[in-house]
Amino acid sequence: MERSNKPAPISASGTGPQPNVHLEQGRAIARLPSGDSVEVLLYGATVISWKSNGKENIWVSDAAKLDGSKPVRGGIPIVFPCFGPPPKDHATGKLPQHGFGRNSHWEYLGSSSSESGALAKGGDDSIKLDFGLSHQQLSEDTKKAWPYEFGLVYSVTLAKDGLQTMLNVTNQGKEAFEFQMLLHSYWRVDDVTRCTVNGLGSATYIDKVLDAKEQQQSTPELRITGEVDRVYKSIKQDITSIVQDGKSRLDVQRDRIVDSVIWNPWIEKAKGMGDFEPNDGYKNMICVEVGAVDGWQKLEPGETFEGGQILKSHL
Ligand SMILES: O=P(O)(O)OC[C@H]1O[C@H](O)[C@H](O)[C@@H](O)[C@@H]1O
Repeated sequence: MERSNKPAPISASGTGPQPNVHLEQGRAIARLPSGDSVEVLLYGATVISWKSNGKENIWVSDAAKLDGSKPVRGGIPIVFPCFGPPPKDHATGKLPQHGFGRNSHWEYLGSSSSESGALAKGGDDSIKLDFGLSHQQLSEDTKKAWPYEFGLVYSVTLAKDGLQTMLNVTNQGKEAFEFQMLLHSYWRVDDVTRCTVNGLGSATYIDKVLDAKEQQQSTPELRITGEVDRVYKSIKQDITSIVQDGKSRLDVQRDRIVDSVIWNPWIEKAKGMGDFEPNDGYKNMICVEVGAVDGWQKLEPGETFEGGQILKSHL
């Protein structure tokens, strides 16, 4: 792929209004003729806004730092190459919680207007933005802590019927490496207590709130009535939905990955995070995070992994 700091021209297939992309204040902003838009901060390649039908789908804390001084509290931070605090005896052991994907400066690789895939793409109705991160772009300290030659391409496709975010990982070096990845998506809801998370029935999960024991989801719906921090593994269903007041709010479809984390910090944890505002903002968000976090993905030299999510908003 040709690398450029400027948005690539979009091939116009029609004569009507075209999608447009511009770069400003360290972020790439794409807009469709319908008015739907997506905004991606180059810091962490963090999606910080996705609007459909004029309404925001994504929750970002009022106190989130958007200046590159710390990972964004909200949006879709990219967790790579380790999820949570890495095990000390693993190759990722010297990295911070959730790795370096979310706090590295990514390169904007350009945009294109059509691509085959799950969303109705092509022509005036979709636009794909690509972002890249590789070993060379890391700080010296991070390179030392995780010395592998990797290449990441993160593709964010805005289409009239949804958003797709895909992470592609390549081993560009001479030795194998292991990684985990997670798209730590914070979804905006009117009131989390009026929501259920559906589509997890019978999956097993690690409950990080209750002594990290393995449990099985016994009901088809998960109600959020307190702190939730669960790692669901090898989910058979493709789609996890957020349902609000009995109506579908957002469908999150896993694409080539099978794990998901459901997180809401609730009252005390929200208060304890300096960058979480307002304090009662936990009512307006729910994290449904797709990824590969159960064990490790191993890539031999030259091998590639791809996984991500296809999102449909019912706003
Ligand atoms: O505070 P952060 O490093 O952004 O992590 C926020 C949360 O991320 C995930 O959802 C983990 O499962 C949680 O245990 C963690 O608290």
